[in-house]
Amino acid sequence: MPILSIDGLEKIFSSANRKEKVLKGINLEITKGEITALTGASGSGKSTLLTIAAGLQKSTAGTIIFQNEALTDMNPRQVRAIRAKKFGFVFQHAHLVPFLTVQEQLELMMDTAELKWSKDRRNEEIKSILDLVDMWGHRDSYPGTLSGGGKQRVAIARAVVHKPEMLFADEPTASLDSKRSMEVMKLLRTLSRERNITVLMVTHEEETLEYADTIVQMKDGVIGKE
Ligand SMILES: Nc1ncnc2c1ncn2[C@@H]1O[C@H](COP(=O)(O)OP(=O)(O)OP(=O)(O)O)[C@@H](O)[C@H]1O
Repeated sequence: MPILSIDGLEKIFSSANRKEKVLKGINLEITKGEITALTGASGSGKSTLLTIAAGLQKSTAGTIIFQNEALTDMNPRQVRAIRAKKFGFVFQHAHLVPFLTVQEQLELMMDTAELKWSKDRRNEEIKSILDLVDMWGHRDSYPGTLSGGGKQRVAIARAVVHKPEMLFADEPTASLDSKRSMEVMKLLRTLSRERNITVLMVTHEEETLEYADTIVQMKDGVIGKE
């Protein structure tokens, strides 16, 4: 049974003089614990699909079912609660808060998810995820002192420290060189395998696709045939 089902999804962007149908009836099932990669030409609708699936923007038509509940029928407060507690996000740039240490970035995320964990539990989870991304030694560092790859590993740790069900990643390796990109992809695979986190990612980099369990090719707002 899929963790996320997308059925007949459409998105139209309208402005005063123009209407553009960017998603033209997307049907997609995301399997729990897998890495699904959305790929395809620039402008094919990958980021639009990812952000709608993640509840970051609304669709024009269609349904999205997450763990048996229709995200598309929820009010904004309900969607926000799912996003904060069950989803994690990583983008092309790490978007770390410049005046917080690595550990404080993670604590902020746990506060946002309103976790009822004890101080000891919080510390254990922070240690465990920073060990996994090989950044425990940098827990007291500020983002400005970290390398690009280091920042992105912290961003991934922050995205999953609250133990979300799904991680949405929009071009997570696009600002990294090839070696660092592969490290990030290995990390995403470890998260999916060891922590059973389902990953939906957008990528246009061919070499990252070997880490995906399922590759979804998009073309002009529809899912193309492989
Ligand atoms: N907020 C918006 N308002 C109007 N048009 C938009 C908006 N967001 C995206 N679009 C348009 O929708 C189309 C699809 O954009 P989207 O970013 O989803 O594509 P993409 O496949 O992720 O492309 P890329 O690989 O370049 O990021 C593009 O033509 C884009 O200009």
